[in-house]
Amino acid sequence: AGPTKEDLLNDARSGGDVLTYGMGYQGQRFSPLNRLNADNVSKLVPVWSFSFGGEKQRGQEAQPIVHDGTIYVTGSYSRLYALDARTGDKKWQYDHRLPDGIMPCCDVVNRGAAILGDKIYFGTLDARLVALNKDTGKVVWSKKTAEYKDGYSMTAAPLIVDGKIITGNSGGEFGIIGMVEARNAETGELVWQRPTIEGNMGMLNGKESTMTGKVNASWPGDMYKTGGGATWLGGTYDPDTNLLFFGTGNPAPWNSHLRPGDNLYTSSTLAIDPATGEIKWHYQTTPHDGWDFDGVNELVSFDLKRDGKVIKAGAKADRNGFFFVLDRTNGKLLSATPFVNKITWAKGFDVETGRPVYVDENRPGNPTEGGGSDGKGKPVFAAPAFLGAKNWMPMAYSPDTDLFYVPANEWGMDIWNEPITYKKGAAYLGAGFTIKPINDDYIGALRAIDPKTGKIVWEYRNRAPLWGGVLSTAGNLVFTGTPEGFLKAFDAKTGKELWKFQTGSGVVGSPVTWEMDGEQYVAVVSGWGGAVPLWGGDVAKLVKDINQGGSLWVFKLPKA
Ligand SMILES: O=C(O)c1cc(C(=O)O)c2c(n1)C(=O)C(=O)c1cc(C(=O)O)[nH]c1-2
Ligand SMILES: [Ca+2]
Repeated sequence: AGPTKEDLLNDARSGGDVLTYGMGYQGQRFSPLNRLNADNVSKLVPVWSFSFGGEKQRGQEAQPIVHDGTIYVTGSYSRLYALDARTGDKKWQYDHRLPDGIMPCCDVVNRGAAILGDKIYFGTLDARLVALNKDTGKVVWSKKTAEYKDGYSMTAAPLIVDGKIITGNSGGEFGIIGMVEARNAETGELVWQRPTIEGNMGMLNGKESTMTGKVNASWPGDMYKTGGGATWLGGTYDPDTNLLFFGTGNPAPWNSHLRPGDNLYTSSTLAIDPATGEIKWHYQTTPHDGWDFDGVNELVSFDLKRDGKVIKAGAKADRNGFFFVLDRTNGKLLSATPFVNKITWAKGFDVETGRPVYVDENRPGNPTEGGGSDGKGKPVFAAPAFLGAKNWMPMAYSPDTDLFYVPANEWGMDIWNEPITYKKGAAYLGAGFTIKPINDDYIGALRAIDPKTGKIVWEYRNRAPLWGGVLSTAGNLVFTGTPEGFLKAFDAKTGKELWKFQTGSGVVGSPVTWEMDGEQYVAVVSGWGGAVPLWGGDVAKLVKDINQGGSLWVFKLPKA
């Protein structure tokens, strides 16, 4: 027997396993364990390491799942490994057979698996959702969720709530339609579909969707038919409000002059009823996005203690450079504060209306008005860069320190618009860009943010951009990885670096911790890749010498 629905609900509090992406439904990535702590972490040593093998291994963004002495971890190229957590011995390996024409925009990546009962699940780069028997690795069911030839893929870890497996999709750079889907976890049968683009609420890809909804009030003409808004990072769940929170990606194409309007529900957070797929509220972080600021970043539920009250809040460190705190019962904006030093596109947010105060002249120009070379629009320097003040890599929250730990990057870009028309299965951007560092000495910055004030309490600066997830623990520790190859531990209160270990390739995975046989373990995947080496412009040159690959590292304290 495997984990039950109740075990999943209890994941944030149970130290003996890691059953959900986010180390708990709310996505806090906080472990209650403190056997390993700020006083003894300097003695942490590796126990074993496991190679993912294969020539296509790179971009290891997975978070491991740990259950009953077994680690389930996904490899970038749609693979899933089951390993003995004590020894590293391989129990089984599933290699999904991928067709030649897969179309991930930003490297071959996979962020992790989901578990319930006797099955382990993951999404694949050809947009399938696969359920395997957790003990044998044999396929129980495998469902096509969308047509990979049209630009659809799947990179996020699935979320399982009340027996339904809930997934997002990828493909915003190819003019797909963003979607959240719920399936019966036992059989794989579709329960509901929630398109994210107004105008598609009744139909999807020519077929009747199970949803009805608004017409396209916020899109011109039929631009909504190829509007993007991919839910490519998956979602979190808050049992207190019984809401799913899914971020939605950039509108397609990037050239915003082709689609006047707010372009709902792109670059937003959606609160969704897990039973029906109904949107309960939405909050758009970048209305009429013209920079690929996307909006998929995770909403992490937490108790905001302010003015003697406890508010059911949610926080989102958005790619657009602002740290948002929302009332998670209704989506109302409580605060939006910058968490990077340079933001050019908006002066700030109006807390009453919830809308940004744009700096109009910093939006890249309309090609029909000229200003650039060869029919291009006027170029601008914009910050953050499109790879974001924070990209996919998840932050952590500690209820002990009441701080968020945000992996941020300081960079900008030259960006200009170009004419574009939609072609099925082709890139649909209508923009060109070059990313540039802003500072000479660092791009990455792990920042501890006080959600009451938005103030940065401490920061750790890193030469290369940070691209890995964060873990916080009751041992007053914060862990994250670096492209330079290190897994590092910091004092959660002060930011003092307490420990590091060189893993042999860049760390862009999300660390986890659990207890087994009375000892506390830490695990992280290593294997450089993701969007930075592909799209990083001048920054990609800085990191071009890092070797790729894929391996899982497991650590613990030596026996006393
Ligand atoms: O709009 C989309 O569908 C989509 C998907 C993905 C993805 O699935 O990895 C990324 C992005 N956009 C994106 O804009 C981006 O910067 C990005 C970085 C990464 C990565 O794994 O390093 N994926 C993605
Ligand atoms: Ca995107």
